This record gives sequence, C-alpha cells and structure tokens, in this order.
Amino acid sequence: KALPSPDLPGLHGVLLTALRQGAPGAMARVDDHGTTLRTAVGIADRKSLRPLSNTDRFRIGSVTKIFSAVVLLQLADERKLKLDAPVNRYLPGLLPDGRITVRHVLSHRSGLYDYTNDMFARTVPGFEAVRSKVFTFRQLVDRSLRKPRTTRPGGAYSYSNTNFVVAGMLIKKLTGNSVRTEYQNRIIEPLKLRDTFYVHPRTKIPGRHARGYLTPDTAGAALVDATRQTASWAQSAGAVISTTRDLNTFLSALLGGRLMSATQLAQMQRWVPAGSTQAYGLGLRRRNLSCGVSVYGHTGAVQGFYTYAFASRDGRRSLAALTNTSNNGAVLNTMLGSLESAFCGKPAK
Ligand SMILES: CC1(C)S[C@@H]2[C@H](NC(=O)CCCC[C@H](NC(=O)C[NH3+])C(=O)[O-])C(=O)N2[C@H]1C(=O)[O-]
Repeated sequence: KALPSPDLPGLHGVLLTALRQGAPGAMARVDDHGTTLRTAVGIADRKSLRPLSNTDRFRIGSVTKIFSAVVLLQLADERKLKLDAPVNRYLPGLLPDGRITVRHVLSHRSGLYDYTNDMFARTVPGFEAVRSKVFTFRQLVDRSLRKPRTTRPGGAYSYSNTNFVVAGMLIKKLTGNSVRTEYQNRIIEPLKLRDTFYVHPRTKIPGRHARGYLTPDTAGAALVDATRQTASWAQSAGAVISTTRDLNTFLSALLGGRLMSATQLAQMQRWVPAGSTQAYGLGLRRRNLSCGVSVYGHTGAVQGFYTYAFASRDGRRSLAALTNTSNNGAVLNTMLGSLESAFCGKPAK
C-alpha cells in the first residue's frame, strides 16, 4: 500500500513550532523514492545568526546505536558472534550476571543501569563536568555496575546507554579494531557517507556544522553552547556526527536490506514493547503513527541536538529531522510531528 505524499507545508509548520518553543533552528529532509524534500528554519549559530541548512553536520546522539547494532549483526552474519550467547563469553568477567546475552544488551533487556541517569541528573552541571572528559568503556560500565540491575536478564525493556557501551566493547573485542574503524569500513565508506564521522574523543565537529544549545533546567535561563564536547560519555551509544542526507542514505540502505542478511535484519526487527506506540528491536525503534503506518529508526538526544531518523519498512522513504537544542521536552515532542508529516501526509480534514 503506497504511503500518502509527504506534507511539506505541514513539516515546515512543525519546525516553526519547535522554534516558537525555544529551538534556535530546526530542519528536515525527506527522501522519497528518489525525490528529495528539504526544509530548514532558524539559525545554526546564535552569534553569527547564520541560517541553519540541511548541509550542516550535527551530533546524532543515540541514532549512533543503529550503527553499533549494524556492526554486531554483520559479525553475526560472519559467524563471529552469536546473539544468544552470554556477553561474558566474549568479554570474560565483564558482567556480574553470566545470563546476560548479546540480544539482551541490544534490546535494552539486560537490566544494566543507565549511568547517565546520575551523570545528567542536573543537566548543565552534569554536562560541564564531563564535556571535556575522556572515559574508557570500562569506566562507564563500572559506573553502571555500582547500581542494582533494573530487571532480570531478558526481562522488560528498560532503556540504558550502558547496553551500547557494552556493544562497543564487543565490537572492539570481536574485530580487534576501534569502533571508529568498524563504522568506517562497514558503513561510512561502503555507503559513501561523506558527512558522517566518529571523531571521539576530538571535541570539534568537522567542517560546516550547526552549533548545539543545551536548555538549562531553570526556566528562562540562557541556553548553553554545547557544541564542543568529547561525547566520551556516549561513544558507541551516541557519539556519531552526520547530516540529514547521510542519515537518510544509511536508513534506506539498512531497511532496503543492503547492510546485512535478511536473517539478521529479521533479528533486528524482533520487537519488544517500548511504550504505547513504540517497540524496540536490536538498536532499532519502531514507531506506530496515527495513520497506521509504522516507521523504523531511532531518536537521538545529545547536549544541544535532538534528532529523528526514521524510514518506511522498505526504506524507500526516509526522514531525518534535527533541532539544535535539547533538554526541552516540548521541542522533542513537537518534532515527533515531523514523522506524521513525512509519512502520513496532510491530516484528514
Ligand atoms: C531516549 C532518548 C530520548 S535519551 C537517550 C540518549 N541520550 C541520553 O541518554 C542523554 C541524556 C541527557 C541529555 C540531556 N538531558 C539532560 O541532561 C536531562 N537532565 C539533554 O537533553 O541534552 C539518546 O540519544 N536517547 C534517546 C533515544 O534513544 O530516543
């Protein structure tokens, strides 16, 4: 069943609402069976007032989790990894519970506590305390292990960045390479993602980019320029930099079956409930939209940037949307409307 045509005026309206709610800028790109629609409002830089553009690079936050999941599923195709094997088989002694499997980790059912809950309990002080820090994967996992598990292994979905730090450790151990090398070799180069980078722990976003502005917890307080950070608190859970075009190329390739076997793509889409209109697979979210269409991708929230990156089941239509603010629930919720405009078209009269 063909999707309704994308509603570009509606999409533009969503972005203008995000501006009214405090985002300096917002943009979106829809790629639909070879046709591209773009829209951008507001500014990339609050000092120079340069307008935001879809050519601007930005931090994609947890959309990074799809990159990590793709690498591990390719390793499963190469028989270097079994999804239902315990993590401790590959990383002896890492986790205190030998029952936690790779699948549990990639579907947020490991029960591993999310260390960012404490790290960012106070938004700006938490960010300032880590923005220049470089962490090892082990240090991040150790922070998590100081707290009790949130569920038994294979229990209910409970989102945790710790899971995708463990995913990064698995990538390093199973390939002998850095996460950066594996992203480059398996995703960025094959798909020619010219504006996609993993530069951790360098703090600069390479080339032309949007500046990102963190909204403080105190209402009315000035936005904090969060553009420069190591993103070392996130790494394989959230440190990739990209653009709307590259994210659409990536998601179209993924859902079009060009990044792994059909068997592994099916594994990636074994869903567990994750809220009333959401489900989670392996590093992949499914969102059910008001028009009955389901879309597949991930959201990202990293200091200064909110990202939505989703595609249709066959990958032939994709949307990437960005606002250069974060810690602003109204904006995050408003931007959900970009999915409706892109995949459900004009609302019924
Ligand atoms: C579930 C999410 C939305 S949050 C999760 C991950 N981002 C983080 O865990 C960072 C949270 C702190 C970011 C910060 N917020 C605070 O400090 C609040 N005190 C801000 O808004 O800039 C990501 O990205 N994921 C999104 C996802 O996966 O969809």
